[in-house]
Amino acid sequence: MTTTVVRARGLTKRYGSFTAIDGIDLSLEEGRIYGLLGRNGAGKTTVMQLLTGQIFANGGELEVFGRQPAEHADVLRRMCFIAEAQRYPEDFTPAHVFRAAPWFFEHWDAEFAERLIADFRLPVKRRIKKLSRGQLSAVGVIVGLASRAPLTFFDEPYLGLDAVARHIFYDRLLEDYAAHPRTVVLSTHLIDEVANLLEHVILIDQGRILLDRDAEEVRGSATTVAGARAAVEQFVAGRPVIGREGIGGLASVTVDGRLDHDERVRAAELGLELAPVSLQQLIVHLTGAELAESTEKEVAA
Ligand SMILES: Nc1ncnc2c1ncn2[C@@H]1O[C@H](COP(=O)(O)OP(=O)(O)OP(=O)(O)O)[C@@H](O)[C@H]1O
Repeated sequence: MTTTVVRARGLTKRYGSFTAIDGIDLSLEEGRIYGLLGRNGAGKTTVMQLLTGQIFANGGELEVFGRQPAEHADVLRRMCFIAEAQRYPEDFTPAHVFRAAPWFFEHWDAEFAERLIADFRLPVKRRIKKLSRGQLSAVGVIVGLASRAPLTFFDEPYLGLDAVARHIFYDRLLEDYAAHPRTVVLSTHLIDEVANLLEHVILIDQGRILLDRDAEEVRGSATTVAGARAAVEQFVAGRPVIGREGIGGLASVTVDGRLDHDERVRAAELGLELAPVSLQQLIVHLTGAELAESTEKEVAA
């Protein structure tokens, strides 16, 4: 049986007359990795700030581990929030941060932190204000991973991290999550990079939830058909198209909905390749219809 860690009903956050979060319902289960996705200004950070008790809602109900987060220290202790631009006390070094971490996180694993420090090649004795942008992000990522908090939020944690470091983060997260299951919420714009990590996708747009679904279901919800342009066009004719790409005589078109056995056989006969939709493509389609259409027109032109 799954345990619900976060339960929000009609959660609303307003800034003056602007509604940043517009009455959302949300449930997060124990032991899952969630992707919190959406365009700039969609409301991802605001949702995480609400769930971690950093800001107060104007309306709705919220329970985290069965209680209101802001009023219960024991609930706050079970959460870790790594912000995009995490701030640390002036003159702190990473070594100070890691030494202080066990005070805040009861499951802190110092050995794991040491391994991560080596993986990220982090100079732990250098003052934080002297660290490069990527090294600063590494400090947050290490805290987020080694905290082993039952509910961990990573809000765009990797500004400045290079591709190698980002893949170290994904690898270590998956490895450690398998050994120590917990609930992880990851907000990112690098959707294709994290797509295989996510078990559940929550897509937010203009303060509302557009999609809240198991990642496997999302992947199966649309298909990309690739091959010779004429054959692709023949195959997709009359189907709802989500996105188009292509160059010269080759085309790759994503169609909504599942293909049945006969349709798959027909695609094979036409020499076409079928692949599950990329999460990024689906999200661009759901949150940027105008962009998708203009891309479609450009490609078609
Ligand atoms: N303190 C504030 N006062 C006024 N408006 C705010 C405040 N904080 C956030 N907002 C607005 O609320 C909306 C949601 O912001 P939020 O930071 O949650 O977006 P986001 O999805 O995290 O975006 P990004 O991907 O760009 O980080 C934005 O339009 C933002 O301008």
